[in-house]
Amino acid sequence: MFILRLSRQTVLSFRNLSIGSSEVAAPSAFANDRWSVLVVHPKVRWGSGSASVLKQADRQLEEAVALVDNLPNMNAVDSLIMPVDYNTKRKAVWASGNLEKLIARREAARATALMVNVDALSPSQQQELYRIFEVPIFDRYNIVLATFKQFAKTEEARIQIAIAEIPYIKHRIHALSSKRLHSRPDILHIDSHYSDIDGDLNEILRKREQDLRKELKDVTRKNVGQLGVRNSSDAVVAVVGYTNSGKTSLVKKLTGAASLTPKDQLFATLDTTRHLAKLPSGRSAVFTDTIGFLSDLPMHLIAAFEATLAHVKSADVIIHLRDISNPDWKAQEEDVLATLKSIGVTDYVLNERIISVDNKIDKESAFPTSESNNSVRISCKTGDGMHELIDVINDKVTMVTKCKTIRLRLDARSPVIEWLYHNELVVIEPTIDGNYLIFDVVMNESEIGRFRKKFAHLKKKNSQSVSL
Ligand SMILES: Nc1nc2c(ncn2[C@@H]2O[C@H](COP(=O)(O)OP(=O)(O)OP(=O)(O)O)[C@@H](O)[C@H]2O)c(=O)[nH]1
Ligand SMILES: [Mg+2]
Repeated sequence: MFILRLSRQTVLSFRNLSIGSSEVAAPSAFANDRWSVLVVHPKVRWGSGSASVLKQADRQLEEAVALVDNLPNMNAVDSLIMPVDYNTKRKAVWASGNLEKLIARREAARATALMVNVDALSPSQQQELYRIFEVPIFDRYNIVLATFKQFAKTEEARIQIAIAEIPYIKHRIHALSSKRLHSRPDILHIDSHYSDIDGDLNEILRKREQDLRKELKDVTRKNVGQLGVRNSSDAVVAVVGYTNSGKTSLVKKLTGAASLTPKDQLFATLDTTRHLAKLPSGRSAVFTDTIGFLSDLPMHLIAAFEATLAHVKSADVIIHLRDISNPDWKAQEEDVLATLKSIGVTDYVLNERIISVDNKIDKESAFPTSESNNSVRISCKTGDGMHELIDVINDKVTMVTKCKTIRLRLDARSPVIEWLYHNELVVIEPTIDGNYLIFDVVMNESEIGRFRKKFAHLKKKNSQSVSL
């Protein structure tokens, strides 16, 4: 069982707390087992059983199947929507009649595992469903965590995944050790060796989390030094959106980054990458491509990606990309905004610094303009709307970074000229006016401040020009 093996590795590493992060969550650890999965979406007949009640059940089922098929060692052999009365919290999720139908369906499909499409099953639900179906039971948390483990490439992402797993292990170990549950650890996807460990497990897990957080801090610090960001005064434009909305495609289109490969796959991107582009104003901006969001996930899973998402909080501008061809774009938008809030993006930023962009307008299923007002409509595939988007980004960046165009009338020997070139502020070559050169430069607040301080002695002709 793949989660079991990974957890064993994690738990074994508890004995040696100095274990390196490279040993955490190695993706190959679960590559050997293959699962034929019956995917079931419990549709709540009435009341709110799901965080995203807006979503259509068939779309939710489709997404769950895609999540399962995304994993190389899993194959969704059958899928169905099975209604539940009022919520998904009852011990076996469904009442007996529906359970019988599900057992028959599992047998007919020869499924070797069941995926219940809820954010997280409780330990007692997982145990009860195992007792009934006699196959491993997965929830969205299990599948997404396995996906993260499979596709994470960098140390930063791997450490964050290891941190994300700790509350899950803690919760389950607690349920087992408090004897509330007479279950086998492997049924709950935690390692059966946990009981071999001497000492207070909570304490060991706490220490482990502390060590991982420290490691993460070091790795993050090291990465910040290697970002390839040209200049700290470059504006940061974070591209966020639901998984598979086209974030990587957009960053590639805007920056021409050859290293980016868009994929028709959920969570293709797990690590943040940064790419530089020049805006029409001549200012450079760093576009960041980052992990996509997904609905109905235990919050700590995304929260664990805090280091990866930290740049979003401090970004000058956020592009919220929506896949407008997806019938659930509205619900996905709400999920993304809720996640942004939960990682600490303020209402001010959400109101003032966000650009809503509708992608995939080339697709037949794209919703018309009237349904998604106040947004820029584009297609990363055909390039439609890209010029308009670049202008909108340009204006927003100029506004947020308080950039101003300043006309400078300078003698050819003026020391200002060297300073302008040194700071890469000359985008358009100067024009000549008699003995003077006329520069139109765009400077942000801090550059204007530095300029004023350095050249305070220059004779000022008027507020927007100096001459020497
Ligand atoms: N038809 C069409 N397909 C698009 C468009 N933009 C992106 N795609 C496709 O959508 C899929 C996902 O694109 P990505 O750019 O990888 O999406 P993402 O948001 O980075 O996805 P994750 O990193 O997995 O969250 C790929 O198959 C793209 O080729 C578009 O405008 N039109
Ligand atoms: Mg991506």
